Amino acid sequence: MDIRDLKMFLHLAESRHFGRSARAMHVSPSTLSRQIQRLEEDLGQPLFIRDNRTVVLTEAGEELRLFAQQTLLQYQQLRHAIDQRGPSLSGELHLFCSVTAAYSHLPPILDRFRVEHPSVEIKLTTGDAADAVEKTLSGEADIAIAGKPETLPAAVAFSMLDNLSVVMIAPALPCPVRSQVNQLLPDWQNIPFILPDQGPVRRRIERWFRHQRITNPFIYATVGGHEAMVSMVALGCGVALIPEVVLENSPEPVRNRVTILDRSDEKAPFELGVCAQKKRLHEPLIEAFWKLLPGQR
Ligand SMILES: CC(=O)[C@](C)(O)C(=O)O
Repeated sequence: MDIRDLKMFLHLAESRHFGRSARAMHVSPSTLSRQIQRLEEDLGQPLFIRDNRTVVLTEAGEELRLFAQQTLLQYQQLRHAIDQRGPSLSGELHLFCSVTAAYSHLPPILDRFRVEHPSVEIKLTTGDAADAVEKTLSGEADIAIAGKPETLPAAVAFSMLDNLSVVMIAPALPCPVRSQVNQLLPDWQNIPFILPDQGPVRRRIERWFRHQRITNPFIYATVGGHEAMVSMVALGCGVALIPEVVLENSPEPVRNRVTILDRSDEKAPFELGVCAQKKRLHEPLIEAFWKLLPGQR
């Protein structure tokens, strides 16, 4: 049984006249009659009592009439709702985020987007989280996941996803750095630090140095990407300030070699969010993505 069968049946149930309904539905009376017979076979009950002049609905016929009315109405409503949504979106959407964010925050957003816009091709690039805002400004990415910089460029829109805690990590296994930080009053001036080469976490560790009056920190290395900082701490190279989510999503063998020193101080949480150029927010693909963000619904 299909929608057209139901329409024919309903017309006949209302007109009670094979010839008239056949004409209205643009079929021959014999085709209409055959379709009705098929419905009757499907249901195992006669739907109409026919005599030469009149067509009368049976009880089963009355029930099918109600069903047909409701079903056709629902179908019309569905078509209307789909029409309202307009033509489906297609094309490419370029996303940028860190490996960590691709594990921790991107999946639920992307799942939602894919359900609503299955024809859009997602082009994902991963890299240093600190590059995220710049990637949207340069147009290399349409959308990026970023830690909110202290001053957000005026051209960038930012939709908050999460408040991340930032933690100081040190090697967990016995090593010189471990012994240094284990002292009652660690000599921070001489403990090697691994720093992000740029970005909001870099700003935070610099602020922490100032508060601790560490004027000339011992910088072991500056690296791009918070994930690489965790690996270096795990190898005993030094200590580092990182978003805790990066540690949580590091491979277990790495995580086991790292310990969190403390969570206090001015290592205030920082905001993780999605950014895009403000002037591009009305572009169909970007707008569709933006609308699905937790902060926008
Ligand atoms: C800023 C960001 O994307 C993360 C998840 O915090 C990170 O990778 O550091």
